[in-house]
Amino acid sequence: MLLKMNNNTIIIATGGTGGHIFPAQALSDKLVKENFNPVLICDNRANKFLYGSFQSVKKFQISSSNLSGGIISKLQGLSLLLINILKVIFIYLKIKPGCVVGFGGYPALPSIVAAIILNIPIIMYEPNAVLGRVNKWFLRYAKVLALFMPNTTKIAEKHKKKVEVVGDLVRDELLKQAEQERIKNKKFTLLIFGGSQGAQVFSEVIPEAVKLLPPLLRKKLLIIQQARPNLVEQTIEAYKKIEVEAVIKPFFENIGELYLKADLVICRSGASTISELINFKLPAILVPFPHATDNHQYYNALYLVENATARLITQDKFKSIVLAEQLEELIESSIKLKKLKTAYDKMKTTNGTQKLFSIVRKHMKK
Ligand SMILES: CC(=O)N[C@H]1[C@@H](OP(=O)(O)OP(=O)(O)OC[C@H]2O[C@@H](n3ccc(=O)[nH]c3=O)[C@H](O)[C@@H]2O)O[C@H](CO)[C@@H](O)[C@@H]1O
Repeated sequence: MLLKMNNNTIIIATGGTGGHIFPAQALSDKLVKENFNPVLICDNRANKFLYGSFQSVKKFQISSSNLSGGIISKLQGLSLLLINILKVIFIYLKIKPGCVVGFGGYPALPSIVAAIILNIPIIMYEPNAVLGRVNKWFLRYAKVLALFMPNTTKIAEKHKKKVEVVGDLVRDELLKQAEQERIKNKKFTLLIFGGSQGAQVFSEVIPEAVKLLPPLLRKKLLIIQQARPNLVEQTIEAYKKIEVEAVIKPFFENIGELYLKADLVICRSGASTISELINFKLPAILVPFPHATDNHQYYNALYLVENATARLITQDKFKSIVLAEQLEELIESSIKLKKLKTAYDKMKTTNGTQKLFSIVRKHMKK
């Protein structure tokens, strides 16, 4: 079917975690600056992560359909998917977008299928080191597959000509903060977070590891830690008991400022986290989320580990005694810490947002 397009309107279709929303926001902010009209299609989990232009652009929220589980749940997922595709077709017929940019995740699926049906150009962005399922299934219909990491796997040979490595998509406000002077602190600042959703294992293991450090070292520490909402009180108590200064919250809205304060980060290895560590040149201990699809967080982590800017502890080995050893070594040896930091100098940061914007402009329906 051929629609007369409104070439200023660009659909941004994405999943609902911070890791999906934040790179999409980077593109949306750029589109607004360039007088384009981004329209967001996501699910309602995204509400917690809507900043910058996403607070004001037009949004359509669809309930996420999951095709996993038993036969009944698959059938329910499939009917919801069909309803969502029809909803999105209706939206496209109304607003006539010039292009659809998919950032992966199941909530992006109806937007991609509707674009195929209405013959609207599709651009895909893949932030992870392993191509995500939705991007993989529909890659044949995309004009371009834009990548963060150059060695992303699971891309079929026949589609490799569609690949353009654009690099990381980091929100503008964070990029500006990354240029600023570090915020000096007398204490060694350990920033801990587990992606946009938090990580239970961090509340279980890290206070125990800090307890194993020599008392003099513990006194030198300031911990800034994200904890799952149900674990905030317990985590505060755990640090109180060992008299370590700690700030614990379920989510930090000022992550850029915290990056400027941090000497060392302990975190998961979601794609946005990786891209931000590169821009802030922050030494890190990475603990990949072991249940991420195709273990992509492990491969994301390797991107830094192979560049010697971070250390990796897989979750099965993430025990207090192992972590305590690593912490003691990195806190006491400023040389080892500095080595991790300076290794970032070899890693190029790219203006991925500008590059993706140029791709969108080139391929949208005129
Ligand atoms: C569990 C899971 O499957 N997570 C996936 C999810 O990302 P998920 O949202 O878990 O993780 P990411 O690391 O990509 O993004 C986290 C974002 O949240 C921000 N932040 C975090 C904590 C906080 O207190 N404040 C704050 O602002 C970080 O700065 C970062 O921008 O999508 C990513 C992109 O496809 C994937 O790489 C991840 O594997």
